[in-house]
Amino acid sequence: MALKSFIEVGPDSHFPIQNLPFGIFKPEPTSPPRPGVAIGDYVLDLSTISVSGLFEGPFLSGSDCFLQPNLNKFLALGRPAWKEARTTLQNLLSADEAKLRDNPNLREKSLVPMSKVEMLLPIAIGDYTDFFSSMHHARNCGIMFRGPENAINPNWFQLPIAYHGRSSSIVVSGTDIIRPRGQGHPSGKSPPYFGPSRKLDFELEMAAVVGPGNELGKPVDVNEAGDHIFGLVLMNDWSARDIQAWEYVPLGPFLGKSFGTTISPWIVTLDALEPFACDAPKQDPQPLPYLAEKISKNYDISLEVQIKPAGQEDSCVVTRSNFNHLYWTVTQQLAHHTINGCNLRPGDLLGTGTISGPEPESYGCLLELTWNGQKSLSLNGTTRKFLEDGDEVVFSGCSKGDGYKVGFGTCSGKILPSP
Ligand SMILES: O=C(O)/C=C/C(=O)CC(=O)CC(=O)O
Ligand SMILES: [Ca+2]
Ligand SMILES: [Mg+2]
Repeated sequence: MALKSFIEVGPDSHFPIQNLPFGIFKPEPTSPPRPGVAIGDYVLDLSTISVSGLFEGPFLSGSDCFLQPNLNKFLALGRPAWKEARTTLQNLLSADEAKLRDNPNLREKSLVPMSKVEMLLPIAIGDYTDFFSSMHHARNCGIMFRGPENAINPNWFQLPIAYHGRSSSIVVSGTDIIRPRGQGHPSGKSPPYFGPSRKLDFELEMAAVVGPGNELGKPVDVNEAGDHIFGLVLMNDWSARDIQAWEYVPLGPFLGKSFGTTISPWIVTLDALEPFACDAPKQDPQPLPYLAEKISKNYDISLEVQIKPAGQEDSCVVTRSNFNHLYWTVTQQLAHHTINGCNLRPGDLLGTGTISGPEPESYGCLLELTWNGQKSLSLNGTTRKFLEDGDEVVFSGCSKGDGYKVGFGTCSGKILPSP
């Protein structure tokens, strides 16, 4: 029989006992941040569970990893500790376990209604890297920026391309994004224009959260890379297409990307996603041996983007995609990242790149959906080429199991005008 919690969880909830994603929250505005897991409409306070001595296994008993303001210390402990935490919490929350169920005092102290909490960034992010791993996205950008003849460069099929992003401007879902200012393309002989971006965009991505990491000079084997990934979050790599197009030749992304990146507050573990693992696309040409995986897997995670214009009641779905469209897997990305000896540290964030599918309805950014502003997208009676001030962009993602969902909740941000 399916695992069930004593806490009521509806069939459409993203957070049944099969999920148990980790985050950092404050129960009251003045209380210190602490780790929690989501269960139905509640957050279970792991600091309380830890202080009550309920983490009894060999890796977590006596550890102060759940008394920290971020998850980095827990992530550094690695997969055996993550599995122990998951087993302990699934047991504690299950319908036939009395320890928490029949202890009203402990329930009162440890279960906080989700509607009352403030969610914070779950990790201290030392380094952030953004990959470029959807072939459909790479092809569409290539056609627009470089022409159809050489839409995808030959190196793209040999290695997961990426650039180093900016970690200081990564914010948690719900944080407003201020429209960036910068230089845009000159037209004809005139100088470049300067001002608020005229082509502000979202990029539908997910990101892997790094666990133990590796020492400088010691690459991670691709077949062990899964042990270095704690879980996934939703990620919006906000992009100013006009700033980007003018500045990034020949060195790559800078101010067109670094003004803000939003992630969802809940990290869904790879253990929770395992039932939704699926074959990754066949790679042709065959990758070099250091990128060749014994088992090459993706996850079946449905993704959706909605835009809610200022002053409107309803939001409008603008695209539907799936994590399984990625050509390069997250484990290949991680192994490639370290192959030159580069070290990864607990809490580092690896963005997948924009996740576009093959059909126009599944493109992962407005650049593709409106073909760089050549056509308009209709949204409940109004239209968009790029984002306008007041637009709220909401990502959601979930995997559908038999009678339950394993979801990420939402990842949202509203555009404020340039100052
Ligand atoms: O192809 C280009 O020149 C530019 C592509 C991007 O802006 C994509 C990027 O940030 C990486 C990604 O999200 O896939
Ligand atoms: Ca990106
Ligand atoms: Mg960005």
